[in-house]
Amino acid sequence: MKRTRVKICGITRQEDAWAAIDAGADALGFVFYATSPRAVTASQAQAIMKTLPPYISKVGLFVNAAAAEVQQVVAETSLDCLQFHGDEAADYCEKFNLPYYKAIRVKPELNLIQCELDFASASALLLDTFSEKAVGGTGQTFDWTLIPAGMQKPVILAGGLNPDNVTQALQQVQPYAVDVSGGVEAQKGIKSQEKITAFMQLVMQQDAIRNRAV
Ligand SMILES: O=C(O)c1ccccc1N[C@@H]1O[C@H](COP(=O)(O)O)[C@@H](O)[C@H]1O
Repeated sequence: MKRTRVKICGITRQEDAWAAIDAGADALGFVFYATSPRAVTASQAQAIMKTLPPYISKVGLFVNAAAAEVQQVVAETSLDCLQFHGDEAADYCEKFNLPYYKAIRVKPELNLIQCELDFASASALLLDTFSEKAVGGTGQTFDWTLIPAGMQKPVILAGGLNPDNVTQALQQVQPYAVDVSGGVEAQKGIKSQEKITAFMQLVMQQDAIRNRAV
């Protein structure tokens, strides 16, 4: 029985965290990147994290942060995992004694098999949309045919997912997990309970169809 894991990213409010958990999400993402409209401080994030039940993974998202900043956030929160969304190298990502996902912003000339080798220590590769304008949270999908068959690491599919396209994404890519932020928002930084629920139901529906077929 296969199940697609779901991370709801860009959590800024306790009620949004709980909407995600109640709908069945596996992981919550907290953005520690000051210029993002979803940015939280360590103390804001920890105030939410300490209310969460067990078995929900708390992921901290960083973009080209100083190592000392990451260390401070790790010390002040109960993060389970780190997501590096900038140009970080593997030896930097490995410094923090926590599992990490490396976000790769996909463009045609990129060799994703080489990325797996470059980030051999990563728990997963998170594939997001490349944009000249923003490092993430673009709300735009990328060409999923650029993902090669036979990737060895778990693939977390991100970039512009929403209730209108997640079914097609799952059918086409069959990723280990999906990661969504803007596609389940009512406005930037504020999640929509209805969109989260719709997104989760579609993922579960697709899993049920896939499991019936095998
Ligand atoms: O959400 C942000 O503002 C953000 C800023 C900088 C780097 C990453 C960011 N978000 C992450 O980008 C992907 C895709 O987001 P979306 O679903 O397209 O809105 C996801 O991992 C976000 O958490």
